[in-house]
Amino acid sequence: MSDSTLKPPTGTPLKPPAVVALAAHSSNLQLPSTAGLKPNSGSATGNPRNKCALKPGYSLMSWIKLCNSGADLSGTQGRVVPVTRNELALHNKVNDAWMAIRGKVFNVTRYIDFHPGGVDEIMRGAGRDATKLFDEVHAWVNYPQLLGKCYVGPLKENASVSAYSTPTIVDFAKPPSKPTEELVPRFDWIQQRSEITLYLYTRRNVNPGLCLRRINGQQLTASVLLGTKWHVFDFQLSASVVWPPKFAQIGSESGKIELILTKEEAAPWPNYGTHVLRQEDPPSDEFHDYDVVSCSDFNHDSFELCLKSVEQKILMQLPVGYHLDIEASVNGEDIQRSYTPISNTYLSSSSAYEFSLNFLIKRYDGGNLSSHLHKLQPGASLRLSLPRGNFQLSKLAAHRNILLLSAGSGLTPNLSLLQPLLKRNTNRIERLHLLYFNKTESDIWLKEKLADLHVKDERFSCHHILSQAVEQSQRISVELLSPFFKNEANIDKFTYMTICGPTGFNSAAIEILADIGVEANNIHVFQG
Ligand code: HEM
Repeated sequence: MSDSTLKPPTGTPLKPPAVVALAAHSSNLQLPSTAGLKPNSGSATGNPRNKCALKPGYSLMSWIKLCNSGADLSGTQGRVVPVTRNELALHNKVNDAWMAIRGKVFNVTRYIDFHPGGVDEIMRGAGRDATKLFDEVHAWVNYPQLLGKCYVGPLKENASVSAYSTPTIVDFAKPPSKPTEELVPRFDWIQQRSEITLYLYTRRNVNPGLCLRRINGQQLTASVLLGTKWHVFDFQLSASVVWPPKFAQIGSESGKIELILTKEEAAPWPNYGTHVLRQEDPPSDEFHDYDVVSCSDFNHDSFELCLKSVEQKILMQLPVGYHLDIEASVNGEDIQRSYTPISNTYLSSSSAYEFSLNFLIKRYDGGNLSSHLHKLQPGASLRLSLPRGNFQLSKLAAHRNILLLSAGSGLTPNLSLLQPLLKRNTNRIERLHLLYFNKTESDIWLKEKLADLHVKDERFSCHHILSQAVEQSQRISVELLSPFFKNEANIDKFTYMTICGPTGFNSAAIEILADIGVEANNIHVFQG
């Protein structure tokens, strides 16, 4: 599912973290006072969140107003001024505070009173390069947006750096400090009268997966998939909540998981309840029962299939670029095939249930499973595995020009990358180009939706290549791909490739890329 959203809240726009932070200070929010009742909290202070009450008039809205007021928040009257480390160190006071994050220096003096984490906390980063500290506390916070008007200039590492050069952003490209397997998600929570929000923090770009299971009104498990390890939070809540959750989202870039549950009775709880955290390697043959919500033709040989977990017991959110296996009994034999779910925004049928898993499936002649699935009626049952895959989103963090190669139904894994990559705030994508290979025009999936996406965001583009076109048939070849790897004036070449298609297509693509000189390390091949 794109955008890692299980269910966007109806009516209200998605709250960015900063707005969530703001909610902490709204009048009807209840914060528990008993730190001891909160085992496993990641907060050093024992508060559920290390947030401070902001002075009246210092809300996020007021900050946005101030930013739009034309006030000189950077103190440079709009000029971009390169800053040396020595100069940065001089601005370390509450009434004159500068801070460098990822090679960019911001004047945060006016922001200090608006900082949801309080004055003392933000001052820890004043007068220095605060990148590491900032990321340790809240890597998900969109500082380029919040501090856009506070930008002073690039941090000059040494005298040889040209004063106006773009700062090189390197730290997010480094391999993670700890392997994903060693990472343990951190838990936090916050409540309002009618809702409780559970947060599970992983780390930026680790690309977690999520599986929620309802046991009863007060008991649920939230399993977080990191690499191949599941971290299972068994929650016993203070009181009952409504199922399904109001909202569940994974920030694929921030690694922050947010789960909003509606309380059955709107009242403050003394605390969230308790939880136990355990780690699991679930058996690879673990399957869950799903019902068909709808099954309808998509084009001459493909169909859309929407599934939901029986009684909605399980809500699954796959890591970006992962797939799962669908299993069904065909003529008394259990058959499995891998498919990557797609976001319901790509579906033509409107029957997709908010928490459904949606698939676009090509019907192959003699393909037992696809022919069987195609005939299923709403209410029919089948089984789904847990998410599987080895795609590492972090490998793409350093790349701004990414080429996606898809053939036929191999579109779906690449499709799942589009929104997370285009929404990436750090090291923003410059070009995301899809080369989509099919036999004929009528085989192309989602031609209009892909064209619409280009209209909405020009950084994305798609080119169709047909092997049996009426005019100009083409196949994957060195001639076709090599222009993408040449530097042109003002345009950087593509530096990372993802490939998904039938085995023959994948092997041909890998061979051609090797001939062109693309390093294997910069290629990911999706294999189902
Ligand atoms: C580098 C020094 C900084 C430190 C040590 C720091 C510390 C903190 C802490 C402890 C919190 C409360 C976290 C919690 O919810 O438990 C917080 C929240 C927050 N800080 Fe900072 N901060 C720093 C810099 C900044 C800067 C420069 C910005 C502006 C872009 C910022 C924006 C925010 C926002 C928006 C929140 C609320 C986040 C949320 O609710 O998810 N912080 N900060």
